[in-house]
Amino acid sequence: MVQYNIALIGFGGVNRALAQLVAERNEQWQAELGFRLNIVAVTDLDLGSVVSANGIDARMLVETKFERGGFAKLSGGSAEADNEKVIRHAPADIIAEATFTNPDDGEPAVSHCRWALESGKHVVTTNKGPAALAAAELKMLARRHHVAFEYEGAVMSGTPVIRMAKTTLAGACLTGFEGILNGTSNYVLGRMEAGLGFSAAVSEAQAMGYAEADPTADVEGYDVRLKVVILANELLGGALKPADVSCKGISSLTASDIEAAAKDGCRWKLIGSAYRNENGRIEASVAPRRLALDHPLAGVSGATNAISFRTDLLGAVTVTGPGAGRVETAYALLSDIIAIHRAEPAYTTKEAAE
Ligand SMILES: NC(=O)c1ccc[n+]([C@@H]2O[C@H](COP(=O)([O-])OP(=O)(O)OC[C@H]3O[C@@H](n4cnc5c(N)ncnc54)[C@H](O)[C@@H]3O)[C@@H](O)[C@H]2O)c1
Ligand SMILES: N[C@@H](CCO)C(=O)O
Repeated sequence: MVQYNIALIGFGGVNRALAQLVAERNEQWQAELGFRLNIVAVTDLDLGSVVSANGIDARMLVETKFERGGFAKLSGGSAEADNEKVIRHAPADIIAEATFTNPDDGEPAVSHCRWALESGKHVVTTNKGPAALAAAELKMLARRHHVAFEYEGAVMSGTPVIRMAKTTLAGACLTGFEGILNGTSNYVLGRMEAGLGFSAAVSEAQAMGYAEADPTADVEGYDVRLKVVILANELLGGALKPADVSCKGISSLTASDIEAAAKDGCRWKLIGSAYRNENGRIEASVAPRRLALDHPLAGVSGATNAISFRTDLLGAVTVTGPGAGRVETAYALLSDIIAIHRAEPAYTTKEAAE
C-alpha cells in the first residue's frame, strides 16, 4: 500500500476541506488512485501546531472546534505555529501550503515552500504568492532536490488549467489567453446585477469562502494580476512580475454602470489577459470590460471562472469551471498529489541514479 504522509500548513477553508476529504475518501483513493493520505502535522497561525508520526485523526481535526492556540491540547501539540520546525522536521512526504496569499512578496509562504523543498519534501500549494512571485526559484530548488513544486489550485481552484494547457494542449502553439479568473469579483458583479449593493455582495462572497482574507485583492484586480503572471510565465514562457501587468478592478463600477450595460445588452466582467505580440513581447492586463451578451465569457456567472486559450492550431479553446470554493480548491491539492504519485518513479529513479 502506498501512503503519503502530509503536513498541512495553514488550517483554514482549503486545508480543512482537504482534511475532510482525507477523512471521507481514503478508502476510495486507495482503490481508485493507488494511494492514501496520512496527516502527520498541521500548523496554523491561530491554532498552533501539532505533529504525530503515526498520523492525526482527520475526522477529529475537522470536527473539533479548536479555540485560539487549541492544538496545544492535542498530543504532540503546541500553541505556537512553529512552521519552520514542522516543515523541516515533521516526517512528511508532502507539504500542503494554504496560508494567506501575500501579493507583495509572497511571504511567509515562499519561505514555507523553500524550507520544504530544501528538506526533500514535495510541495502542493493553492497560494498564489509563491507561484506568481518565486516560481522560477522554487522550481529550480525542487529539481535540485528531486521533488515537485505543484500549484494547480493557484488559478481557477480545482478546474484543470495549468496542467491541462501544458500537457493536453502541448504542440497547439499557445499565443495568449483571456479569462474570468476571480470568483469573488464575478460573484459580486452578478449580485450587483440582481440589485444588491457592492459591500453586501462582497460579504456574501466572504461567507461562501471565495474571498481572500483581505478582499481588496479580489475587487481591485490584484488577485487576477497574480494569476495572469502565473499563467503568462508558465504557459507563454514569460518572466513577468506583477508590475508588468496593468491592473484595474471592479470597485469603481456603480449600480448605474451595471444598469447602463444591461440596457445596451451588455454585462461587466473582470478580464485578465496576456498575449505575445508580433515582436515577441507579452502584453498583459487586468480590467473590467463591457461584454455583449453573446460573448463566450458573458454567460459565466457566480464564482465560476473561464479561460479562453488562443492557439495556432485549434483557435480558441475555452475551459469553464469553479474558480473558488473550499472543496473545489482542496481538489486542486489532491490533483497535484495525484500528479506527484504518477510521476513518483521518475523522482525515485533520479535519486537512485545520483
Ligand atoms: N478559498 C478559495 O476559494 C481559494 C481558491 C484558490 C486559492 N486559494 C488560496 O489558498 C490559500 C488558502 O485559502 P483559504 O480559503 O483556506 O484561506 P483561509 O483564510 O480560510 O485560511 C488560511 C489559513 O492560514 C492560516 N495562516 C495564515 N498565515 C499563516 C502562517 N504564517 N502560518 C500558519 N498559518 C497561517 C490562517 O490562520 C488561516 O487559518 C490562500 O492563499 C488563497 O489565496 C483559495
Ligand atoms: N479569492 C479568489 C480565490 C481563488 O483564487 C477568488 O475569489 O477567485
